[in-house]
Amino acid sequence: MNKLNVDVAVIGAGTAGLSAYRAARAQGARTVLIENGPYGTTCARVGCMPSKLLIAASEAAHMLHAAAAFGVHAGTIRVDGRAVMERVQRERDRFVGFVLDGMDDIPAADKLRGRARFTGPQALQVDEHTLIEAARVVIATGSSPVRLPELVGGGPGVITSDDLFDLTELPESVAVIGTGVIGLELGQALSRLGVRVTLFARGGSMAQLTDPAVLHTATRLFARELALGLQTRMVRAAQEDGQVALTWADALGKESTERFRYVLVAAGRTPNVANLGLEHTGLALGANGVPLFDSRTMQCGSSHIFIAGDASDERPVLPEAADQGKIAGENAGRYPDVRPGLRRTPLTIAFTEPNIAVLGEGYRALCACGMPKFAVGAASFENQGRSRVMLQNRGLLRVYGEYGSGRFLGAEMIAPRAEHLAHTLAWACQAGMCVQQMLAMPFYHPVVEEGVRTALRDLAANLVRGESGVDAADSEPGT
Ligand SMILES: Cc1cc2nc3c(=O)[nH]c(=O)nc-3n(C[C@H](O)[C@H](O)[C@H](O)COP(=O)(O)OP(=O)(O)OC[C@H]3O[C@@H](n4cnc5c(N)ncnc54)[C@H](O)[C@@H]3O)c2cc1C
Ligand SMILES: NC(=O)c1ccc[n+]([C@@H]2O[C@H](COP(=O)([O-])OP(=O)(O)OC[C@H]3O[C@@H](n4cnc5c(N)ncnc54)[C@H](O)[C@@H]3O)[C@@H](O)[C@H]2O)c1
Repeated sequence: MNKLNVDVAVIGAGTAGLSAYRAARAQGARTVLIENGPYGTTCARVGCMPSKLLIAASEAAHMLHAAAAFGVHAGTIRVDGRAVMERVQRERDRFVGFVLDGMDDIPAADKLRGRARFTGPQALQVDEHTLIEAARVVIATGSSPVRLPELVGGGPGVITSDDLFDLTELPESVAVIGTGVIGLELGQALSRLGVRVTLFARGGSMAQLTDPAVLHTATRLFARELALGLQTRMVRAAQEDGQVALTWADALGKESTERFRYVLVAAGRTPNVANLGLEHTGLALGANGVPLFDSRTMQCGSSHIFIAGDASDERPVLPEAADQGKIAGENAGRYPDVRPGLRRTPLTIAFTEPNIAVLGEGYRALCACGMPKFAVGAASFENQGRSRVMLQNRGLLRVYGEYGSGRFLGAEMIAPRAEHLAHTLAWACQAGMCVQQMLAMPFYHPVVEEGVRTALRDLAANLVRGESGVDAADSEPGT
């Protein structure tokens, strides 16, 4: 066995690990970066980038169909599935290439290939070839798609987002399990590219939404476009003539079977902490098996171990992986001088059409006891001027503000261009603005942001009206 002594060992060379490695190095720490899978990061290889490439192709197809309503006719619309997947893979490989170039810039002595696991609080073993004594460790091992044991009979026809982008052409049909962010983004994209898609979910959730009114609008909008099997339970899958026969049960227990070319399981992701030997660290673990940590410092307990990215199971999106990695790496580098790092206003965006976004405190979080008493403002996009001009007049925005102070707390929405609306609102939230200050900001005309102003005006009026107002969506937040 080789032996290595380092100040900091970073486990995982994804977005969080790379960020941690750079930050620890910048503190002058002798740092090693350990990776057991392919270099290139989840985001670039099988996550953000290939999924957005597939969505971009689907938007092109959708625009051709939508054009007729403007009196613009494209003729026969043909989707060349092979060409779609070729572009997805070509552009994905380009993005992965940038990450690989970055890996080449890291000195060879700082990189180690193999699976790392703890054999003691400061001892790591990498495969069967290296023992590392590490004064500090950053766990940045990412997450993996959940696999459903009841579908194992479907064999290679049961896939996850790790497999989808390697298909060489678009399949004829796909059953998507899960109406979370991945299920909705990929399910809608495939459907708009002409694939027969059915989306199944055990509950009624839609992406990250927790506001019942927005959730209701989202369900209504997606049900117009997609075959939705909500409140269903997967029973089994079987391979039949190159297809998967999928059997599910509805809410009453009635079973149905349908054949699909693929079953895409998008039922969540679990943090990669199971086989890390955490039992040798002495760290206290949460119910999800993740060490308990301080989200300002990313420090696990008061130990020399830090955690970042999807492995932390806190906010499993790319910007958070980068931020958490920087905080964890900096603190590991200068330990025991551990300092709080920059945590931003939470922001998540699902790149469906319309986009879904949640920022600041979501509705469910605000309903928890101990949270500020809040009022709600709402704006529908059904008659919003610019949205109607563009034939994208669908959706609902709900904004939340604190009684008394008028402080803007957060928002949930399914709305045209919500990708951009959510950024503006998240910036206002992080800046600690109150609703009246936001209304004093410029709004051009005609723009989708005028819908935001409508919601803020409604919120301002409800804040003045006082605490007696009962929220129209006064029911259990989304399941
Ligand atoms: C389909 C999809 C679409 C997404 N779209 C978006 C999006 O649009 N926007 C967004 O913000 N986020 C998106 N995400 C989420 C985003 O990709 C992740 O939050 C982010 O990539 C997590 O980075 P990470 O560094 O924590 O993990 P990773 O990049 O997965 O890095 C972890 C690394 O650790 C390695 N590893 C694990 N265990 C060990 C071990 N024991 N020893 C050595 N190495 C190990 C793994 O091989 C891996 O390379 C998407 C995710 C998916 C799956
Ligand atoms: N645009 C983005 O930022 C983006 C895009 C894709 C993924 N991501 C990240 O990836 C993470 C994982 O995404 P995801 O969509 O897989 O997870 P998710 O947690 O968002 O959704 C999981 C879905 O699967 C369903 N489900 C869970 N177990 C099930 C079961 N046994 N049977 C049937 N349905 C089941 C849930 O009800 C839910 O609908 C997200 O939390 C997000 O952080 C982000």
